Amino acid sequence: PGLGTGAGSLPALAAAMAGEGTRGFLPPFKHFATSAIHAGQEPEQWRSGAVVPPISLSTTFKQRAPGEHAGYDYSRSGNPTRDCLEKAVATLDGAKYCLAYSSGLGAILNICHLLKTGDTIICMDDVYGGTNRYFKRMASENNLKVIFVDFTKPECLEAAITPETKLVWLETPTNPTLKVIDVRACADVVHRYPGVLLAVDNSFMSSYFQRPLSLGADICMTSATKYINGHSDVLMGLVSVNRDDLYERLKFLQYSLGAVPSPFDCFLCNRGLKTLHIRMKLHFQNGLAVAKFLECHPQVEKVIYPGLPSHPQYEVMQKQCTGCPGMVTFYVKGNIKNASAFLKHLKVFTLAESLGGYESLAEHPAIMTHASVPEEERKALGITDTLIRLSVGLEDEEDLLADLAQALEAAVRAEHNDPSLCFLQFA
Ligand SMILES: Cc1ncc(COP(=O)(O)O)c(C=O)c1O
Ligand SMILES: N[C@@H](CCSC[C@H](N)C(=O)O)C(=O)O
Repeated sequence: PGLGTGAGSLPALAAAMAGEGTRGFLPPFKHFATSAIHAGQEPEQWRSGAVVPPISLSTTFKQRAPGEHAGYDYSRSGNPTRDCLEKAVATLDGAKYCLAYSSGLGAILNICHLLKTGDTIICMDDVYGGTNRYFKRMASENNLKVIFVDFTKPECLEAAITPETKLVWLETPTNPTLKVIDVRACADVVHRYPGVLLAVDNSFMSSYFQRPLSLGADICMTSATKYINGHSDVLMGLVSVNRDDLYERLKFLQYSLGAVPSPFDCFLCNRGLKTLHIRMKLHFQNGLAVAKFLECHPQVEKVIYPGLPSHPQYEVMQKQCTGCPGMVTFYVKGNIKNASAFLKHLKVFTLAESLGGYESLAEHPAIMTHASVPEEERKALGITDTLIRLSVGLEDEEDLLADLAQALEAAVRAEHNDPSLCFLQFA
């Protein structure tokens, strides 16, 4: 009982996908929005015909005889609400399988459990601070070797591969400096070495703008805490794969390590998915408007936005993505005082970590999200005192631009040592 027999198990899914199940699977839809709304949500799978998948809170399920049950035995190995979400996300990622975890980092932890002592991970040098921290401080302590390389040049990735390499990890665009990595080029390199897996963290793009599996990645990992859920009220991670062997191993780990999301969080995230396509379009529109505005502003040193032709990997981004999210990074002119003044004076943007929600957020990576990256590395990556990261939300464009304009004015005043700016909690 349990793993291998539950509704989410490989045989059950394979049977369902082949149309043999009784759970009313529909074929994949032609267009994203239809899939986001209907995939995995078929009312026929519930005795009640519920149109909205119910929150199934029971942790345990009645068995007719020992080992004989209706597809579920214990909620850690499979849960009806989680199943709906996993099926929907698998469809959106263009994957055969998806597994959900209690956080993005929980998903990363599970993926690392595919490796064994002595194996090496090659990681893109610019990644989310918590990923850097996990690889450097936790995975390394568990006898995995982790090296950091700049994948904007795929030849540097190839040069770093050794017989011990088992996992290549990248984010694109990277957090926080928004470098765009050519996933297809990296996949071509990685797949010249049998036994090496390419994992792509797709948290910034979501499956609406980028599908790493179709670009050659073996694993697509997403922090659903961000755009996928989109409402800043759920912490969750997702992993999508096509390979049966990988799915079986990951499903076993999901069950054995136990970092699964609650049914309520699955319900919320599944609900968030229904508007992903609408949200992403507006994040793109507002993000681009903000990036263009900042690019022309005299108090701004430099803007990094993959949707602007000035971005160094603009062509890669156009080739592999269908749009750009609301993540805009920029350097404000001056020093930490100016950056702090800007952040402190924002009114529509909230000074907070995280991203991808409907509300606009601003943060200071060196002090907040990437504080755990050693200072020397931060400097080398360009995560300086004047770097600011925005997650542009879904508010009205005019209000967003007006807010940025007035906060940048405050940043200029800081240069002139305005005595009202005595807030140097960041310095
Ligand atoms: C790109 C990226 N990957 C992974 C994570 C980890 O996700 P979570 O916070 O859901 O654990 C984050 C943020 O936390 C992130 O920004
Ligand atoms: N990925 C998010 C998470 C914010 S950082 C959270 C915490 N302080 C940590 O260090 O893990 C983001 O990039 O905003």
